[in-house]
Amino acid sequence: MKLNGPISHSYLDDGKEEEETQAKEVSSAAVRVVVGYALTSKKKKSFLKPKFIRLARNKGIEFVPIDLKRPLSEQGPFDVILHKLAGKDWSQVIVDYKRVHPEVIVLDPPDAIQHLRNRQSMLEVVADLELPDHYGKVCIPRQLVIPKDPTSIPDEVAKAGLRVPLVVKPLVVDGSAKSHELFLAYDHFSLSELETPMVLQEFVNHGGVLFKVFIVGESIKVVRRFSLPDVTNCDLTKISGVFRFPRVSSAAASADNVDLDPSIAEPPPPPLLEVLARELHHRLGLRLFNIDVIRKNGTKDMYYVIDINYFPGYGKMPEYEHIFTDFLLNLVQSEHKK
Ligand SMILES: Nc1ncnc2c1ncn2[C@@H]1O[C@H](COP(=O)(O)OP(=O)(O)OP(=O)(O)O)[C@@H](O)[C@H]1O
Ligand SMILES: O=P(O)(O)O[C@H]1[C@H](O)[C@@H](O)[C@H](OP(=O)(O)O)[C@@H](OP(=O)(O)O)[C@H]1O
Ligand SMILES: [Mg+2]
Ligand SMILES: [Mg+2]
Repeated sequence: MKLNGPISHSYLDDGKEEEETQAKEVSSAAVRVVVGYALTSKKKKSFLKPKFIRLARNKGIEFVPIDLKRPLSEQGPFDVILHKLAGKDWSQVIVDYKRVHPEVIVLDPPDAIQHLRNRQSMLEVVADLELPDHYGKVCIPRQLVIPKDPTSIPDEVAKAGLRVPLVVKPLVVDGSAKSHELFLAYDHFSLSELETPMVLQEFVNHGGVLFKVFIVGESIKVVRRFSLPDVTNCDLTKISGVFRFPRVSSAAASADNVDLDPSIAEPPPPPLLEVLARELHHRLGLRLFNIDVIRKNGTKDMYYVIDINYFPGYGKMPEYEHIFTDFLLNLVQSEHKK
């Protein structure tokens, strides 16, 4: 796996690349790859942008919506099925289709995606990795799952020795807005008001900057985003309670072109990201995901993985149009060779 260029400069479309894409357009190539997709309307809007569709068509890739009201067996044939829908029924539809059409490439297998639907199991995979530490150490924040009874939280937190502040995250990630409703807790006591099942995760100071590492098959791209600011000891003496916080790192503002302290802004070394991405790709059996990585403030090379997302917001990844279309072409070509 290879990191695709240095940290990206900006994912904000300045229109220049659009002109280039149009200038290169000669005529649509014959369709070589049919991609059937099952995506939420939000995902469709953010990912299947007109510029992307146009470039894909020029390369011989056609995107066809899957009609969820009709049997999948009556649709297609598809070379690739691209999907991000939750639910057992949908997973079964894919499994059944794959049984009849073993040649279809499913991005990605429902069983593999399942791992990322639970914030505990998603990070356990990282904790189990035994990566060489020449380029830095990769760990996960200490965390505790509260499956049901929130009244037991103060005791359990004390028993587990977790230190405040704590990030409170819903255990299950199902694509709903609710599963991204996060809180920062400055003490244990108000936690009992929150909804279970939840994960309590130690907050790691990281200078307010996060690295989003996007994986598309063999390609890796890293972007810098703003994150939550550090919490000082002084804050801890003054503040108490639980506060909901917005989706800071998925906001539109990129931290790529901003002047920041280099010890905070410097992305993790490419070899570290390459080995991390490769290992997670193998262990998870996924080709489309991203990894949220932070560097513990005050250290040179202590990295924490705090989140992994299936089929993330590629629409915000620079050059995703080219990277994704090349990925699809290579994928189908290597499948044909097999
Ligand atoms: N343990 C942690 N230490 C420090 N900051 C954290 C931690 N966990 C989460 N954060 C901050 O909260 C943000 C949201 O957390 P997380 O990425 O787990 O949520 P999410 O809802 O899954 O987000 P995404 O939109 O990336 O799927 C992170 O991007 C980061 O800014
Ligand atoms: O681009 P990052 O910062 O990784 O955040 C993504 C989330 O991780 C994904 O869960 C979102 O996709 P879904 O709304 O399909 O779950 C995804 O939504 P999008 O594809 O509509 O942008 C993003 O919000
Ligand atoms: Mg995240
Ligand atoms: Mg996430």
